[in-house]
Amino acid sequence: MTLQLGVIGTGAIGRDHIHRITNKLSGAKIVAVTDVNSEQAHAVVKAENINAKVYKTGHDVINASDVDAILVTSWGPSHEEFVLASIAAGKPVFCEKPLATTAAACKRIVDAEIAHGKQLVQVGFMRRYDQGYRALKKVIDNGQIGEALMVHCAHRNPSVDSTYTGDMALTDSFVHEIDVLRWLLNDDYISAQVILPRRTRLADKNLQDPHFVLLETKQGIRIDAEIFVTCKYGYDIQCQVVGETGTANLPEPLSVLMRSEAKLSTEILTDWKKRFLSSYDSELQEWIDSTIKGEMHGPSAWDGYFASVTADACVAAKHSGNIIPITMPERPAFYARK
Ligand SMILES: NC(=O)C1=CN([C@@H]2O[C@H](COP(=O)(O)OP(=O)(O)OC[C@H]3O[C@@H](n4cnc5c(N)ncnc54)[C@H](O)[C@@H]3O)[C@@H](O)[C@H]2O)C=CC1
Ligand SMILES: O=C1[C@H](O)[C@H](O)[C@@H](O)[C@H](O)[C@H]1O
Repeated sequence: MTLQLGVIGTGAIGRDHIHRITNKLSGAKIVAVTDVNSEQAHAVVKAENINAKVYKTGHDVINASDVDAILVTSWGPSHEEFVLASIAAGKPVFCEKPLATTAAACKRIVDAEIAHGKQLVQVGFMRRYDQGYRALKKVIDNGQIGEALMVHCAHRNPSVDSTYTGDMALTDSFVHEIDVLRWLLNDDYISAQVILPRRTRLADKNLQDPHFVLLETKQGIRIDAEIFVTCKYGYDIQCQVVGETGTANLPEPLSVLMRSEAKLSTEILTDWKKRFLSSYDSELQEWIDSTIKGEMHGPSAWDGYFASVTADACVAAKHSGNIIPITMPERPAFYARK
């Protein structure tokens, strides 16, 4: 069977996913696309040389009779309506993070999926598919450094564009750490604190940058995370887990160690598309394979909801200066940990 996919949003990651599904992955093809910028949608169909129809709206894509499953790669505020429409149509949907831009919207999606009776929603938290994070998780799960006590993280972008505003460092960037650390530690969060260091002069004057976040987990693990989105030098993701008997670091991406011109150097990537390229490939190949079998094994709508509740707590902590408790309802059996 070849899964026939519809894509809503043909921007940066939408184009990237269309390219990998068309040229690298197996078991699926793109038959429908849409974008509010329809010229862009037509341009992607032409550039990727795919036999896909350009529709006027995301709902047209979802309801197209030849579309088996949907990829939502539009802006965050549009995710809720398209994910809810996909559930209503009974079609599996891969929604790029965030699942939705508020916890309340995520809860509406969770409630709709439970009412539907079968999991259909996967959220694009691709770091769970990164070989480096998977190797790190194996060390922790095998007890090779004893119990995890602390985690030190850094999420650094070289720059962001003018659409990156307000609290996106927490709701759009840090949301990756929020999800991957729950998975890595097999734990949940109970509180968030946000500290604002001295601002860099190199960010937009209206953008607070960097942010420093402190999270506490149910098991008492303390996490500190720096989010610095105009660091200039590169796209640099760091994660160190400190255990009772040792430390374990997220591996650096493969890079040749050069000795030349009296320097010792390795390359630092500058683009998230390249840093997590194989993670996106694995994430979508596993989603295609599972969807063909009528299964769903990836980050669920519940994970998307938890990430949104935690991100909202971080935003509240940032603006209040207080330590904000993170409370989630009991995980429904419908979303039992796999
Ligand atoms: N997993 C990851 O590492 C990444 C995830 N993302 C997520 O993917 C989503 C898209 O991000 P980018 O591709 O960077 O943005 P982008 O701005 O490059 O592309 C988004 C596209 O969606 C279109 N769009 C917006 N609302 C729409 C609607 N209602 N109907 C149809 N098309 C609509 C826009 O015209 C634009 O072409 C965001 O939710 C973002 O958080 C983005 C980058 C990396
Ligand atoms: O999801 C992403 C990218 O993966 C980057 O890590 C973030 O910094 C960016 O803001 C977001 O779009």
